[in-house]
Amino acid sequence: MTLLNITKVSKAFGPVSVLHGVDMSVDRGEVVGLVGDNGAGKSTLMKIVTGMYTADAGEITLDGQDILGNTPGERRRMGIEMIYQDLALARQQDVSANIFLGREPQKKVLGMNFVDKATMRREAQAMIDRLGARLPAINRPVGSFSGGQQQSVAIARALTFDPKLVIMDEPTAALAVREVQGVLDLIRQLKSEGIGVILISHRLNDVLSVTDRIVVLNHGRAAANLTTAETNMTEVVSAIVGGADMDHAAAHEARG
Ligand SMILES: Nc1ncnc2c1ncn2[C@@H]1O[C@H](COP(=O)(O)OP(=O)(O)OP(=O)(O)O)[C@@H](O)[C@H]1O
Repeated sequence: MTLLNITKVSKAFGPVSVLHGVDMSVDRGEVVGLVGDNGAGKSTLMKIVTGMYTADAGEITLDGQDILGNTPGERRRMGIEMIYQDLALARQQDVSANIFLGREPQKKVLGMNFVDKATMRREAQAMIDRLGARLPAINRPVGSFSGGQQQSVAIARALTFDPKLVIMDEPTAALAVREVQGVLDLIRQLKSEGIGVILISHRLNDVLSVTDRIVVLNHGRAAANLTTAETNMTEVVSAIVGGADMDHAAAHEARG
């Protein structure tokens, strides 16, 4: 069942046209890779989905409902979560503080409101367990965690908003090799819960291993929409570079 449907979305920044009538869809429980060269328009398209940017033309629906008139806050409440590459974590704070940042559960003691730390810790732990994420300690500052562990905290935080769609921007780019599999497993966990995932990534091996489908943007156009089980690295790379420049393709393959 279609969760997100993007139809003919266009966007220009002043005289610079960045997206030209892009179509893309995501089903419930589907992981879709969004790939393309630097400047192809991936982030811009996703920022239009979250409401950070306004589309010049086109339509976007979530569960069949038009969302282009909704604010970023409303879209978040409707179930769209984006995890940015910088993760936006408070490095000095522990796991539960990060998971509940800005919306800490309260309790009343002698008529006064206090942050309910016990509830925060319990619910944070439950979210980590639900994901199957491995963290050294829930009460340590997340700045002391590895990149993969920090990514787990950001995903756990997104889950507490009960998302229908999670958009992840380069979640594995900064990770040590042995940590990448852990993050890909978290993506599989989101999928198994019926959550739709859009994975923006330059790491094509990761994209090929975890997605169901791959949408390739090339100079602001959806150049390919590939079923992952039926494609391969060469086909994806050739769609990214437009099928012509195979030296460029080889360089990509080496990076992937
Ligand atoms: N706020 C903005 N104002 C003007 N131009 C912008 C703005 N945001 C993006 N662009 C331009 O739009 C084009 C697409 O950028 P975008 O960041 O969407 O590409 P991308 O595919 O996400 O690239 P990358 O892989 O490098 O992150 C680029 O030419 C970029 O310079």
